[in-house]
Amino acid sequence: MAETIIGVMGGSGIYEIDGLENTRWEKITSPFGTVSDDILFGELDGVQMRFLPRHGRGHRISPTEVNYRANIDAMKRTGVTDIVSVSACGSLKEELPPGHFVLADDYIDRTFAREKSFFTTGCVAHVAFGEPVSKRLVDCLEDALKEIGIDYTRGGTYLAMEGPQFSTKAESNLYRSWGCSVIGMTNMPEAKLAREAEMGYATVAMVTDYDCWHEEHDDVTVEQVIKVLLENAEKGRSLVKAAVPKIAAAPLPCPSGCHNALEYALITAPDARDPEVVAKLDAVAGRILK
Ligand SMILES: CSC[C@H]1O[C@H](OP(=O)(O)O)[C@H](O)[C@@H]1O
Ligand SMILES: Nc1ncnc2[nH]cnc12
Repeated sequence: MAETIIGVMGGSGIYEIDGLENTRWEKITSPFGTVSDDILFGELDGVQMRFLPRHGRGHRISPTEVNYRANIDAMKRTGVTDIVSVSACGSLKEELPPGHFVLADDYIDRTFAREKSFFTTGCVAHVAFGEPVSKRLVDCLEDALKEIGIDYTRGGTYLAMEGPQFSTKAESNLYRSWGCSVIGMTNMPEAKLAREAEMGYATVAMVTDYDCWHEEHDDVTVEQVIKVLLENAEKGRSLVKAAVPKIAAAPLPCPSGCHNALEYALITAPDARDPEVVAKLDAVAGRILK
């Protein structure tokens, strides 16, 4: 496998990464449409890094309108092998207070207005997704969290909702009854698309609020999310800095099957494939479509 290149997908309140060296913002074009922003190239302790603010700098793009396919395809085109998503989330459990970090290990996808696959009619594939988060990335992120002393929980389900409105109380309580830990609007279909593109993916959920279910806390507002995020910005930055050398040194391939997800996934017979659909997959599936 090629060298590890780490992509950070920055969520709400995270529109750049500091400490990167040899930086440049570069426009990447994707056959899947408009990428949220230019991608920041750089190095951290000699490790190649890429950074993409998923809502664009200035938070221009709503979670429903982010072009997740273009973003993941663009990251792949820049050589990214593994993506760390740093996201603001609501808490669905008493024991996960604002300021706490959660390393999610599963997702429930309740989004419904987004393109969710690179593989469409003309080139169909079904990747395995029973272990949706990269264990290799989470091991490194957990080591880094311990090293720098951030309160965190390993494991928990991230409920992805469509938004952009926050949940109703009935929805919030429904997701709690399903045992979900955190709620956000973006990590699906991002995680699905990263798996299709054979990249590792992990979610660092930074808890910013108790959504709207908690009787002793006010319902979530953007003001509250941003206030907690600003208070946590330093923690997020330290985490990335501490995790990067660990990820670069971690053995490959990822045991969760991220880096060879397409090996047995393509089902469309070679002579039934649509050349136009296949052409767009040059980055995502170039390894197996060569
Ligand atoms: C600003 S509150 C709602 C917004 O925040 C989260 O964004 P991200 O996942 O990109 O950090 C949430 O998913 C919503 O998009
Ligand atoms: N309560 C919440 N619901 C959905 N997305 C969020 N992002 C931050 N807090 C959130």
